[in-house]
Amino acid sequence: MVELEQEVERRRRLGLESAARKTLIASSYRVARPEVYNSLQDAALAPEFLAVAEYSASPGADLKGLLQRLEAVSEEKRIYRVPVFTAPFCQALLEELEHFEQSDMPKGRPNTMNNYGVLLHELGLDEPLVTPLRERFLQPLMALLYPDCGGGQLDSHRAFVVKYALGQDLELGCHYDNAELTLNVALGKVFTGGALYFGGLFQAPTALTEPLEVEHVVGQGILHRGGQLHGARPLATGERWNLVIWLRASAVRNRLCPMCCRAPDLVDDEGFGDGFTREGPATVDVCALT
Ligand SMILES: O=C(O)CCC(=O)C(=O)O
Ligand SMILES: [Fe+2]
Repeated sequence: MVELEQEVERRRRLGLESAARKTLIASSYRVARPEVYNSLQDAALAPEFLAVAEYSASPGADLKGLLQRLEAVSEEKRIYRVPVFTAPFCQALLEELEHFEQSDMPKGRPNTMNNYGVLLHELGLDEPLVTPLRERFLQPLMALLYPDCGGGQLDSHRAFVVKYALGQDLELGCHYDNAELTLNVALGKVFTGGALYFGGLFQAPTALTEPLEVEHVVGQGILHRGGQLHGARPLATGERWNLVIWLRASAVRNRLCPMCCRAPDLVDDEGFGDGFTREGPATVDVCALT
């Protein structure tokens, strides 16, 4: 129990430190590409993505119709590919992220597996970019694709950028996400290697089979269930930056924490926390067991 209390304390401290970084960045960081901070415009989005979202939100839309407009990377694993951002928007976002990386601002790292990425909420990019992307575009799409995984009940997210380069992080070990659903968009730059690989579902271990390899295409996103075991092969050359959005549905995770597969034991936290909610007045919580 002492370990659990220490972990709860560590998490509370991480939340406070992140909020402090966000406040400092909001007051002192000079942005390089202000257009990235404009409220999300359709012009930033790939025409295919706009079409898929529009179809998904239309009356009478169904999974069959949606699958005619998306690429199924694996029907069995329910992994899909769709262009998300235009090339100029990827370029502008990359320039902004690189400018931030080179600044002397404090940086919170996405998770224990990535040492060079950044958290988008600390940069102030949740409100103009990630939240509208989730609410207006991803929600209707995910509701059709993954209704059984909370796709229609997404109510928070954790968005970050992972960066791989020679001399920095090169690869990512096999893991599952602290998310019901995940969108992973390749932003650039030019690289070889670094493919994603996917195995079975962590909740339902199967006999070892060959993992499915998925190459990155700049501007395109891969959609998968958070519980689908995955990782990234070593980068061979160049630099790879991907935007990863862990999508969360409190209606699902309040019943069963996806990390520990138990009913969550909640403690208070800042912001979206880990995406849990309590019944009644909204507070934001993290699972003390993960
Ligand atoms: O390297 C990637 O693009 C995958 C990142 C990822 O799976 C994660 O951070 O959860
Ligand atoms: Fe992941």
